[in-house]
Parts: sequence; structure tokens; C-alpha cells
Amino acid sequence: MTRAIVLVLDSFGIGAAPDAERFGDAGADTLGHIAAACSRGRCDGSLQGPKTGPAARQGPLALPNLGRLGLFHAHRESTGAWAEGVEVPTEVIGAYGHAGEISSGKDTPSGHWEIAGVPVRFDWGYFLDREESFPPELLAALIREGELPGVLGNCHASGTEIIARLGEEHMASGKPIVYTSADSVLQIAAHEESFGLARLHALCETARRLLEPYNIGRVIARPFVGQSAADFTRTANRRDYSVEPPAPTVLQKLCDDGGEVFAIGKIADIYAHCGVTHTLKASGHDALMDATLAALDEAGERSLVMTNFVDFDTLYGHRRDVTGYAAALEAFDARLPELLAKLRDDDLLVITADHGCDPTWHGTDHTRERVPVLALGAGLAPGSLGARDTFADIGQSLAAHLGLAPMADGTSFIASPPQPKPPQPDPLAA
Ligand SMILES: O=P(O)(O)O[C@H]1O[C@H](CO)[C@@H](O)[C@H]1O
Ligand SMILES: [Mn+2]
Ligand SMILES: [Mn+2]
Repeated sequence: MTRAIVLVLDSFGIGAAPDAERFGDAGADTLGHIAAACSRGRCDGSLQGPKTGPAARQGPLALPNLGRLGLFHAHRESTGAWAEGVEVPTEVIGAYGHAGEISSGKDTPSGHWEIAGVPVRFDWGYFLDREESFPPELLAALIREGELPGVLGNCHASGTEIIARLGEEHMASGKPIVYTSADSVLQIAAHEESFGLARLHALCETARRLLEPYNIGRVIARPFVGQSAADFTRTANRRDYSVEPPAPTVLQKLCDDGGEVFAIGKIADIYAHCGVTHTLKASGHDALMDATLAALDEAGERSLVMTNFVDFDTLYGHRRDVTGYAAALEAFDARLPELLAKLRDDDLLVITADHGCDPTWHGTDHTRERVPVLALGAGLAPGSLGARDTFADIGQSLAAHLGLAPMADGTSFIASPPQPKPPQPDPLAA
């Protein structure tokens, strides 16, 4: 059975990328800084993060299962040092490496598309001004076509901070909150009940259309509920409106070749629904893992199961919540054995990330980092895969494993499955 399972731990970087300086991220290290904070007793006790997060934690960062797959070894090869306080396993069972990104941006779509074999070589459009971020004519068109009394925000912001600051004014005025970040993105936050969820989604579709001349990667709907600044909470009805990848990804190639692609969580939205045969939505890491396990029960020959674990990024990385990030990693690690137990001999499992989001870093944006490449199965020998120049090595390996024609980018770290030998002429035949 030839299947592939890709788990993207959204924002789980393992050390600054060689070009991190260009992004103001030299020295960022999502895993290393979380481990150091845990080891120094700064992540003990109750969590400051969202109430829906994992339970309180204590002590050094404990990731025994990711460690056995080679996570700490990959981090050491990336940074030159063991993560502080972690227990390095005596035996590694996986093939491990670290990969740099060649895409121009450190955003989620670029990272995912590069993982799937299609780096983004062009420059996205960005709204660089921190205040008055959006062109007046764009906002005027959004107000006109959305039949709005106006908009609030119009700045760079953290999504949770801006709803606390402007949410009450939004509810009183009916003006949605429009904001951006260092990513190529326009986000619209609105109250699910007072503004309406369907209306927010329709407004985001309008924004998507109006943004065509601006080369912006994503529009994101950010609905929230609650009565006042003290209790506004974002809901699971977030929706991402991404442009399509610039070339067919390995997901698309597998679909075109008759295979199946199970897109779990945000995956379908991130690939603009290109190259997806089954879409499974779930909210929260436990539900995402449950959906992944269920997909594995269903997935047949030549299928790809791909899951994005978004909470690392959205609930902890952007929120600069080190304790929450550590607890979420430990909770994820604790569920890995269930997944490993379901793997068949010919399955290829890859655990990776799409960028960093160091919760100890300044600001609230992503960080330009190398990502882990932890691979298991498909005849891979345990040990180092070394430094990979591009996330596209994953896409190339998936193509090889799934019997697809090679992708334009990336170097496979696995051998292609043996091809049937062409018939040989019979030497004894006349
Ligand atoms: O602060 P919030 O709303 O979570 O937004 C963050 O999430 C977006 C997508 O990852 C990023 O562009 C960043 O702005
Ligand atoms: Mn991401
Ligand atoms: Mn993010």
C-alpha cells in the first residue's frame, strides 16, 4: 500500500534560516527558545493562553515521540546546539533533517505550496504601512460593494488585540475591522451575530475579488463572539481565501493521476481547493488528530493524507504564549503513538512545518526559520537527511513515493518505488 501522510505543525520552526536577517529574524528559534524557557522554569503551572488549550504543564520540554523521530537531532544540525533541557533519545527511529525556504515570503500559503513542490519565486504584494495600511480606493470599493457604513482598523495588528480594542465600536457602528500583518494578507474581523457570519464570508469574497490588482496572497475572515472587550473570542468559523498555487502541486498531480487527497483542517483552503478529493474540517488539535486517524482508516492505495495543526501558530505563536506552545507540543507528542500504530509498511510519514513563529520573539509576526523534516517508513533508514535547501524536497519525495512524475523543484530523499521491468527478449528464441 503506497500512501503518504504529511503533518504540518503550523509555525514549528527549528532555528533561524540562512536568510533570516532579511526578515529581521536572525536568531529566531521557535523550538530552541520554547525548550530554553521550559528548562528555566518559565513554563510551569497554569496557562495564560486560551481556556480551550491543553492542561497545565511543568518542567523541561518533554517530546519523547518527536525526539525518537529525530526532532532534537534535526534541531541540533540546524542550530549547532541541543535544545536546552530536553531528553535526547538513545535511539532514533526516523530519518531527520532540516529545510530552508526558497519562497520569497514566510507566510502560510508559500510554506505549504513549497512543501508540496511549488516554491513561490515571485514577490507578493504587501500592505507595508503600519497605520493607514490600505489604499483609500480599495477601502472605498469595499465599503461601496459591501454596503458598509465604513471600516475600522486599517492598520497592522494582532487579531486578538484588535478585537479587544475595536470590537465594541464595531458592534455599535456595524463597521467591520480590517487589518493586516507582515504577511501578504487582508483580514476582516466581525461579530458573528451582530454583523453576521454569512455576511462576513460574503464580504471576504468581495475583498478577494477587489484585491486582484494588488497580488495579495490571502483574505482571512475572522469571526468572533462575546458581549464586550473582556470576553470577545474568535471562533472556528475562520475562513481563508487564498489565490491558487502558481503551478500544479504534488496534491494536484496525485489527483490528476487518479489518486486521493484527504485535506484536513485548513489544508483545502490553503491550496485554494486545488488538488483535493476529500475535505475534512476539524477544530482543535485533538479533533484534527482524530480526523487524521479516521482518514488513515479510509485512505487506499496512492493516497495522501495532509493535516495542518494550526493552533501552534494561531493560539500560541502569534500570541507569544510560550507556555501554551510548549503544552500544545507535548499534547501533540502524546498522541503520535496512535498515528504510528496505524502506519503500514509502505506508508511514508512526514512531519514538518510551514515557517516559524517564535513565541519569544518581538512583535507578533511569523519568523523566517528552517523547518523540521521528520520522515518515517517507505524503507528509509534512520539517520540524518542533512540540510535541505528547500521544503520542496518533501514534495519531490512524495512524488517519488506515490509513483508520480518528478516535480520541477526539490531533491527526493527516498528512492522511487521499483518500476516493473520492461519485457526482456528471450535469448533462446530464434
Ligand atoms: O494576529 P492574527 O489575526 O492571528 O493573524 C495572524 O495570522 C495570519 C495568518 O497566519 C497572519 O498573517 C497574522 O496576521
Ligand atoms: Mn502557517
Ligand atoms: Mn500565522
